[in-house]
Amino acid sequence: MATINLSPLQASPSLPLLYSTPAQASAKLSFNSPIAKLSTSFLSLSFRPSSRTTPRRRASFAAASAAHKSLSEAELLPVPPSLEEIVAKFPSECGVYAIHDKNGDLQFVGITKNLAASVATHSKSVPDLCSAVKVGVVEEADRDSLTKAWKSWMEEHIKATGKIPPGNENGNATWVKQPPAKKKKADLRLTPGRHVQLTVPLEDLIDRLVKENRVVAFIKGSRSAPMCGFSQKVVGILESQGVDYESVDVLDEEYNSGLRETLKKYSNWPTFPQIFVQGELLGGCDILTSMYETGELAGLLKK
Ligand SMILES: N[C@@H](CCC(=O)N[C@@H](CS)C(=O)NCC(=O)O)C(=O)O
Ligand code: FES
Repeated sequence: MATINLSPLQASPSLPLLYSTPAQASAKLSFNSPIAKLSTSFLSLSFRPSSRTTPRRRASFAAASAAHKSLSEAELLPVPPSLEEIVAKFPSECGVYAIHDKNGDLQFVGITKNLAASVATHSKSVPDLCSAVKVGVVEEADRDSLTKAWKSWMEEHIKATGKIPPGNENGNATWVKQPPAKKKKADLRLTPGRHVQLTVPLEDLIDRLVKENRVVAFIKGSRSAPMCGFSQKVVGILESQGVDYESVDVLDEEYNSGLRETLKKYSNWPTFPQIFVQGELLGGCDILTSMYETGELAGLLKK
């Protein structure tokens, strides 16, 4: 099923003065869904009409600036080669824009706080796909009016061609920068490996580990790939709290050999996951879940 990348806002890291606020969240949409029902949650900017456009410049792009012109009525303007020319030619207002390639095929429909800056960004990052553009200034722009303008251009294009612009398809990262994947912290290991003979009892290593680290979750599997639903649930809860915690995989027989049974004796708790806070066992999945639901967990972890 085709999906639309609902990320019409374009960030411009190379043009920080012109445009500095990236908004990159995306959402999936069934191709057949009524476009009027699209989520608007991807818009995280507070929009203000720009005051940078002079009356003379306003006149020069008057043909392009009627925001509520339909996509087909808006004039297709060639994108000049230099940044200065782009900035002079296009309005630095909020609005909707539709980028076309050299064959006149629509590649991407976006909305922006600054049309000129977004055109400049695209022409720099994907010059081959960015030959001409239609722009529509949205006067007194706010998130609703911009979204409405974007939806109407998208809808018009989809109705006319039966296709989503390639750049708006979900997962297409050509036009909208995807946020970098957050790297998960590595799990802690209790020992250097099975080949090393331990000189201290495993209980002592556990004791030291839970006392030296404020929050420790003993789980089945790693934090990035828990091997059991209970462990997955506590990882999700801890992550949602934004707490800095350590995780230890009780199934890792190479680096945590014997931990699964020794920990049960140490904590006097027969199952996993086990969550320790400041050296004390808090409980397993059920306890953590109920503390999360009552808000008690957030209070405890904040301390
Ligand atoms: N009610 C438990 C559910 C966890 C549970 O039942 N864990 C089992 C299955 S993953 C377990 O650890 N069994 C002992 C073992 O596998 O060594 C909780 O709140 O944490
Ligand atoms: S491993 Fe089966 S329920 Fe946890």
